Amino acid sequence: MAYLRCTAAPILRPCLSSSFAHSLKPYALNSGIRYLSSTATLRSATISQTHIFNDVAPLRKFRRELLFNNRTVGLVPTMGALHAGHLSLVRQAAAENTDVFVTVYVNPTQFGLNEDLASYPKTWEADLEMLHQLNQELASTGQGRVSAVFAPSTKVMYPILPPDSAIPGAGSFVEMRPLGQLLEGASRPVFFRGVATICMKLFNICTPDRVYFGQKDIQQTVVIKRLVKDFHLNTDVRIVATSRESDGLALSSRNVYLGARRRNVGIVLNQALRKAEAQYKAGKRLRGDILWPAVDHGDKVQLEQETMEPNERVRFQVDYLSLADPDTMEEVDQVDATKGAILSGAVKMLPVEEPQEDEELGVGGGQIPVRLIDNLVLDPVE
Ligand SMILES: Nc1ncnc2c1ncn2[C@@H]1O[C@H](COP(=O)(O)OP(=O)(O)OP(=O)(O)O)[C@@H](O)[C@H]1O
Ligand SMILES: CC(C)(CO)[C@@H](O)C(=O)[O-]
Ligand code: BAL
Repeated sequence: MAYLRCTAAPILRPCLSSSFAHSLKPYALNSGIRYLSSTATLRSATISQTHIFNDVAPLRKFRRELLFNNRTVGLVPTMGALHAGHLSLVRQAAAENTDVFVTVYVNPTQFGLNEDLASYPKTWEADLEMLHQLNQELASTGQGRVSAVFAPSTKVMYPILPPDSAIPGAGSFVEMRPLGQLLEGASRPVFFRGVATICMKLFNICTPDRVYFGQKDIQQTVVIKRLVKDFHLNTDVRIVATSRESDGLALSSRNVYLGARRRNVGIVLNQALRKAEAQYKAGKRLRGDILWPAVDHGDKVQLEQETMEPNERVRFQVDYLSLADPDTMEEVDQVDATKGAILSGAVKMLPVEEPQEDEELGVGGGQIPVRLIDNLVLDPVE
């Protein structure tokens, strides 16, 4: 019965063989969600449920069974704290694959020693609920669905040496130079080493047909494409458009720390990038011509804030505004219109001064600095 319904097209769902056996922890959290580890055995598994894996071996077994049944896997790596941006990745993965694997792991090696690893938001129960709801929506569309969530421990992901975030850190790492040292990599020196390393591990474990990454983290997408190409990884990299609030702010897990005051001013980055994009659309190709209105807008907003009282103003620092080659992320003096370019930037929203009574300050009381990134792709036009 099970084999009858197997197909490579992302339409039919319950098709694991009845001989399929893997392990199950003795409890389930949400309806439709099962925990799988290496202790007990689950027989006659169907994938009408989302299986939660913490270990590599049972996940590999599950993946192998899918392969034998000609099913395709789309992998969506995340650090949890899911929002609509993540769900757009899952939706695209479900439209293009029979099965979607979502990984939830806050990877320590991509955080520098002074970065926000400890305070990174964790919303595990809500994440599972969002995936469960999404699966219900997907069921009515006949597309693929989330059949596995992989939420490993750090010991599982770093089995030999504990993760080391120091720049000369001990461990096994994948690095792209100079790509990983530019822009985000200049501000976060171990970031792309950590990302490339953890993605290499996740790709090896899940052997996905396709991997899904958000355009919001555009340099990360360039790093992943380089990883796949340089190491001959057998997967297709798919990039999903940035999901935004109605005013243009890119959705991000870290936005929960902003609070209303910083949230309203945080749109400055997107506004600045749009001004630069307008120059390109108006036919400008020189770096200075494209970037100056963006720099000017940042300066004006900063000045405006400085004239305000400390209990109302927002302090922020522009880390960079970049006009870069789409393949290398190297800065360009002039856009080659046959190739296009990437406009990107980062701002650091500093802690709120003198909070007002009843002010909505976000998680952390407005005291956690928030780094916002954004980008716009300048498409080739000639
Ligand atoms: N607004 C968004 N639109 C599309 N994809 C997104 C968006 N935000 C995140 N993603 C993508 O989701 C994947 C997982 O990202 P991650 O879990 O780090 O979330 P995040 O919102 O980027 O969090 P943060 O920026 O605070 O680390 C990445 O591929 C990322 O690019
Ligand atoms: C790709 C990723 C899950 C690796 O930890 C992370 O960098 C992210 O969430 O973008
Ligand atoms: N979204 C990229 C992961 C990070 O900022 O650490």
